Amino acid sequence: MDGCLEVAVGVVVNGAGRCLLTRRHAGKDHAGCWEFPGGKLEPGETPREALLRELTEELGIQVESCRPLIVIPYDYPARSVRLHTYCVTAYTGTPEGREGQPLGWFDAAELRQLQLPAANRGIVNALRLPDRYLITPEPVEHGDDDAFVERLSSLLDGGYRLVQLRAKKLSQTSLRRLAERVVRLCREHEAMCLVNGSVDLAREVGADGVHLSADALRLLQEFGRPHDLWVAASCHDRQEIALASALQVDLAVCSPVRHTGSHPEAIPIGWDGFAELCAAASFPVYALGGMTNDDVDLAQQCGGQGVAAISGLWGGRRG
Ligand SMILES: Nc1nc2c([nH]c(=O)n2[C@H]2C[C@H](O)[C@@H](COP(=O)(O)OP(=O)(O)OP(=O)(O)O)O2)c(=O)[nH]1
Ligand SMILES: [Mg+2]
Repeated sequence: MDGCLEVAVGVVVNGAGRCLLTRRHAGKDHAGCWEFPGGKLEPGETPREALLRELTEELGIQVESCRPLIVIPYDYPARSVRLHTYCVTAYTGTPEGREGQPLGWFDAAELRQLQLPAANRGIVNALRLPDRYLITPEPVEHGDDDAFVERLSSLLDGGYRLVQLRAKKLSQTSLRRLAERVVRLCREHEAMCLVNGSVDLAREVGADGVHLSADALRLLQEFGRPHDLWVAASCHDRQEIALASALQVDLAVCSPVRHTGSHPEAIPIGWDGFAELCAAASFPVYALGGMTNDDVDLAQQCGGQGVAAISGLWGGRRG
């Protein structure tokens, strides 16, 4: 390990879907912030062992099962930390503030409003985002928008909850008309909708956010990210992950993990390359490039949030 403070934290959720947070005492770093219960790894401990010990010490509960959610590396001015975050899926006991710390239970919308340490933004986003990111194929100018929207509608019925409208060749008028329909449809299905390329278009059609290419991300450096939208980015290497981290993007896709027909010239990074990029990212990352529903588990084992795809999901079956 590299001089980072290794920390294990747990997301404990109650029957009503609310997350347990505790408040940091005055005198500690991030005093007054709400945090996920947990703490520093002791020498020789694995993150999972530290999680079990910390949650017993701090809350008086015994974790029976948990699954890795995300690992967040984060450089605070005073120190670098790496938060090994787990979702606690079963425990015994009733959580109480064993160290006198206040407890609170918060739903997903409240979590985004709370004062949390900056590194926690990636955890909150990972909790909010699904494991598949559906990217639309390029629509055809003067093509059959009804068929496009119908296909999207049946995929949303099948459970997709994150969609990117990726239309790079349509005229402005056609794009705007289609984007309005796609946003409406996503809203009806309580799915999040991002539009590729344009912050202005995202705002005009009421999309949840924007998906930016690595080049578009570089242009944001001067002004920073928009704060009224979700921001997703396409990354291909460590430099682009570092830029996305500095701009505090909400999520990214990393590609190409496998060889893909849409970018036949690109050299695949493979699962090892994908895992390396996930380890460097302070936000959820999706694997892109030759992905299908069957790759979700592998992407998550590499530290990713799941998979993103055009043809593998748009044309494929739901696994
Ligand atoms: N527990 C926890 N720590 C977090 C979160 N977010 C975040 O940036 N951190 C940082 C703050 C601290 O620098 C570090 C945790 O260290 P800590 O000193 O609180 O750990 P600990 O529970 O072992 O502390 P203590 O026994 O010394 O009181 O991780 C979070 O959600 N939960
Ligand atoms: Mg602690």
